[in-house]
Amino acid sequence: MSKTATPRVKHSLLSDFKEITKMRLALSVVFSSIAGYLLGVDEVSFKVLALLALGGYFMVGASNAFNQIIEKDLDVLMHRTRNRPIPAGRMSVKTAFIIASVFTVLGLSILYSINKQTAMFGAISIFLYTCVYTPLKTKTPLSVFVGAIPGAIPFMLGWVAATDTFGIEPGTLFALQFFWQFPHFWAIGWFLYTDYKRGGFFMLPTGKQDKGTAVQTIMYTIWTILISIVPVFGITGELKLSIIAAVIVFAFGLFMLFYAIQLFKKMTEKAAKQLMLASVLYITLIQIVYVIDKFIR
Ligand code: HEM
Ligand SMILES: CC(C)=CCC/C(C)=C/CC/C(C)=C/COP(=O)(O)OP(=O)(O)O
Repeated sequence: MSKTATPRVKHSLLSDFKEITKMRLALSVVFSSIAGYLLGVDEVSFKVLALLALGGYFMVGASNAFNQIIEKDLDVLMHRTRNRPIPAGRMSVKTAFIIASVFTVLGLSILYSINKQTAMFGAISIFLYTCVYTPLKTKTPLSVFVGAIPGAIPFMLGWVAATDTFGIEPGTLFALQFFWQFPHFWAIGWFLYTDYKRGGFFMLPTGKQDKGTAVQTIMYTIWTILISIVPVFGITGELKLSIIAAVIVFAFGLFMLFYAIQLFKKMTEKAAKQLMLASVLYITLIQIVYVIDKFIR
């Protein structure tokens, strides 16, 4: 294409695909599954790793596409979401439904080829996200607790893919990512409060940007930090953490806690945005530390 023929349409098929599957979020979810796999596995199989990444992406992509079909009339009301492919009219509901259905079948089949339990947890995730969390979002802020279940499954899913067993180890990984989601999401719910209100969503625990929400955000950050260091005490079976790694993970936790406290003190959207960024950095970094620690221990 010549330089003068700059396309006027900003959205391509590829960008629509990225949006309907929410690529950035999906990749970070897949990242946590890979971390869980590396933590659980004795000998890395690149085949299983690739299947997990692909199957995981299909499942999360399908969940997000179903979610955008269900919420198309609400997404059109919010600034953040009104340019998504369906509300903006670039993708029909039928196309999105075909993508979501094909991805569900592909995702489940690929996860099943790893082992049955992995497919079962994948199925539970997509069911809870699309059939329970999404409809509950307009009804009660408690929906976030339901959404946090499929959100937390991917980290433990990796362990289950590696071992075909469920126990204290994947349970701990689940708990860690489960509790982390509250500071992550309430920070988002805070700075997107006005936009969410346009769509009729009240996602903060008290329904408002108030001290109550900020205190709960701090409390869940503390639970997250406590769970993150439990493996150092040798009570989580095969899931272990060295003292040095636990200190590093704890320090990252204090970093996130600092931003949660800043939100309490300042009560601003800027502080909430900073906490959201800190939360994403935190979960990525601690998963990396857990994995490195396993391989160098
Ligand atoms: C209850 C569960 C969760 C809710 C309600 C939630 C909600 C959201 C929302 C609404 C955004 C977009 C923020 C914006 O537009 O500025 C976002 C961003 C993000 N979330 Fe979450 N999330 C949840 C769980 C997770 C999980 C489990 C992960 C990863 C393991 C994750 C990783 C991310 C990342 C990396 C971003 C930034 C990239 C992006 O904007 O797409 N989230 N989350
Ligand atoms: C293995 C498997 C299938 C895992 C599913 C993982 C998954 C889809 C996690 C998402 C977590 C979540 C509740 C995101 C928010 O969506 P939202 O609907 O609140 O976001 P929106 O406001 O942007 O629509």
